[in-house]
Amino acid sequence: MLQLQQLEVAYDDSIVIRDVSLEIKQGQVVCLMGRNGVGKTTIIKTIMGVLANRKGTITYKGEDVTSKNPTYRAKKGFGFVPQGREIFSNLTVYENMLLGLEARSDKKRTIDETIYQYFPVLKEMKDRPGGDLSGGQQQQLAFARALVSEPELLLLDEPTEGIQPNIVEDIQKVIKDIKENQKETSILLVEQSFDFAKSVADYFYIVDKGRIVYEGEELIEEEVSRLLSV
Ligand SMILES: Nc1ncnc2c1ncn2[C@@H]1O[C@H](COP(=O)(O)OP(=O)(O)OP(=O)(O)O)[C@@H](O)[C@H]1O
Repeated sequence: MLQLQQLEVAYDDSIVIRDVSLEIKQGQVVCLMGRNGVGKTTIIKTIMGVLANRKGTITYKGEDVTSKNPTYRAKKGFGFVPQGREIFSNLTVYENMLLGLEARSDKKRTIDETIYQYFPVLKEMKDRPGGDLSGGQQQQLAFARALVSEPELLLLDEPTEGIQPNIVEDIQKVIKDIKENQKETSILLVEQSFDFAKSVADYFYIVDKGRIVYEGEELIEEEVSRLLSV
């Protein structure tokens, strides 16, 4: 459903992504791994349209979306959970979630109960400012905000980074539930944890210095350590 072909992305004159080709099939959970600073966030932001690529194409369900902006992509079914969460701290938890509805192409303006079943703490803290939430709770809110638009392609940038183990488990359960019960939804996950990646993903890409250096259905720990070691 999503294909990147020979993507090149630069910040001013500095090229950070070179010749990256990648595919995500419908219903697949694809994991993008790599050391800090190798370009994973740049790839995910380019898929979302937040950054523009210099070369290459992005095709979504057969449509060339390379030159389309993030709003267009969101309306087509892209949902993004950015690294650092980007929660509006002065808006309530509920208002933050409502923002996710803006991406819907239909007129639905209510939050499904499923979201609260996934993340009960968001119901308890519905009327509190987003800024009152802990890091882990903000991560759940960012995830919920993306889910309310019922995305068909969910882009998750390090959703487990720096959060406590029980919330990591909750996030793992949600990803597994989506995989089992929403078979039309595909997920691209940027992840550093070998165990987490292996527990949820069907296909793996490892990035190094802006290039794909490994891809496959298997993730072998020794190979990962070799490619990810400094
Ligand atoms: N806004 C920016 N301007 C200039 N260079 C940038 C910018 N953002 C990232 N870079 C550089 O691009 C390269 C890739 O960064 P990117 O954030 O995509 O890596 P990453 O693999 O996601 O790392 P991390 O795991 O630390 O988030 C790095 O060398 C980084 O310093």
